[in-house]
Amino acid sequence: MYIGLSSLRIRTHFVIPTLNHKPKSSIFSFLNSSMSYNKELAAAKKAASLAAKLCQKVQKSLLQSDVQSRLDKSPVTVADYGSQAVVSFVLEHELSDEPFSLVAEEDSGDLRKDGAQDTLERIRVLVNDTIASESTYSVSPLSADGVLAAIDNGRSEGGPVGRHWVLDPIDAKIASYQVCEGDQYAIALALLDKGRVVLGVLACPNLPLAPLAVQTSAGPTGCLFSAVLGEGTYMDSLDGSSPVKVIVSPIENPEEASLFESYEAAHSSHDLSSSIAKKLGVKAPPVRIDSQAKYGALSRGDGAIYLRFPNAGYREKIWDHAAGSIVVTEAGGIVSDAAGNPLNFSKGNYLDLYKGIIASNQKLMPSLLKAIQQSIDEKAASL
Ligand SMILES: Nc1ncnc2c1ncn2[C@@H]1O[C@H](COP(=O)(O)O)[C@@H](OP(=O)(O)O)[C@H]1O
Ligand SMILES: [Mg+2]
Repeated sequence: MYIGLSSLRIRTHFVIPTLNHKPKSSIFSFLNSSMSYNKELAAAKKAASLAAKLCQKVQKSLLQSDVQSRLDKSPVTVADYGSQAVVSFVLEHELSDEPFSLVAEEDSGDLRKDGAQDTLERIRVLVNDTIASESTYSVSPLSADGVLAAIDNGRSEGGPVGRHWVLDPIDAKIASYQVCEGDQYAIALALLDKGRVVLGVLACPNLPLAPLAVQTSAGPTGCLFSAVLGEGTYMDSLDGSSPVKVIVSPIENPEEASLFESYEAAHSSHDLSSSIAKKLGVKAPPVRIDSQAKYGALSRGDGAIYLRFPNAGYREKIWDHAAGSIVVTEAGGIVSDAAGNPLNFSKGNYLDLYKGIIASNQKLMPSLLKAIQQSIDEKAASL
């Protein structure tokens, strides 16, 4: 659900009134906490947008290439590394007066091996072209070592102390043949401060700007979701339109809900979510799309429920959920594990969870949790 621009104007042109007396502490601390991430938010949006530009360039060339080139998966790999290098470069450059710690999915190990020189050179050119396309940067092009170093900035362990950026340079993958239903990917960037996600940005190049339910195939795509703790969630177009505030679906009747789940059945049990949907009386078929674009779509009310139940033993990584979770919670939703426990991003690279990750609005959550536990119990009893 999109909200008019009036609230946005309040946000962007906000002026703190001259105060002759001490303000109520809750208001004052809110202003302090939200304003302290303005610089980081601008840097994160710039980083994710530029990385998305790099990914779109790779996707465009893949979709236009001959069949033989399409079978070659290396451009997709180039985009993953390139995206991470660009985000790392932009954050370090824009926030040069802050200590820099980045927890990210890729590392340069394979690129340093014999035979990887050509791939590294392609990444270097792609990264430099992308950085040069941003007119505010007048820096010398990165060397191959500079690119490797930018990628390896992402080796931080994160944790409960200090600030750490958390990056999935490409969540899911760029389509290499044609963009089909469900083919979504995201550049997902979040900031942890003392173990808590305080800011998140999700760039979703293939996600329609219009709600999924009304989108026609010809509609424009490319969404940039951003959220700061206490400030709400906004959606811009990746082409640079004005941001609009978004909120999660307000529906209270689960029968009217539609739910998001992974396109890949190997990533989340479609059987379990089908059992849950049946108990809730959900009528619509599940919407199956890749990546954290699901969180973005949920934050603007395209659907009302997100379900993710990986196989037992799979450990979820923080970069797969940090940005998406704040995008949803700042839009008024709840994100938790399958028992309703909040997600804890302060324990290094992994999340400790009961069964999986779920999200919905506040009204639907109690019946959702009940349906989940019943379905889990039934499944266990049938084994
Ligand atoms: N067996 C598995 N179970 C659950 N998630 C998995 C998985 N194997 C990979 N994934 C994760 O699922 C993410 C994609 O999410 P989704 O299913 O929502 O599209 C992948 O992100 P990457 O593509 O960044 O590695 C990966 O981290
Ligand atoms: Mg991922």
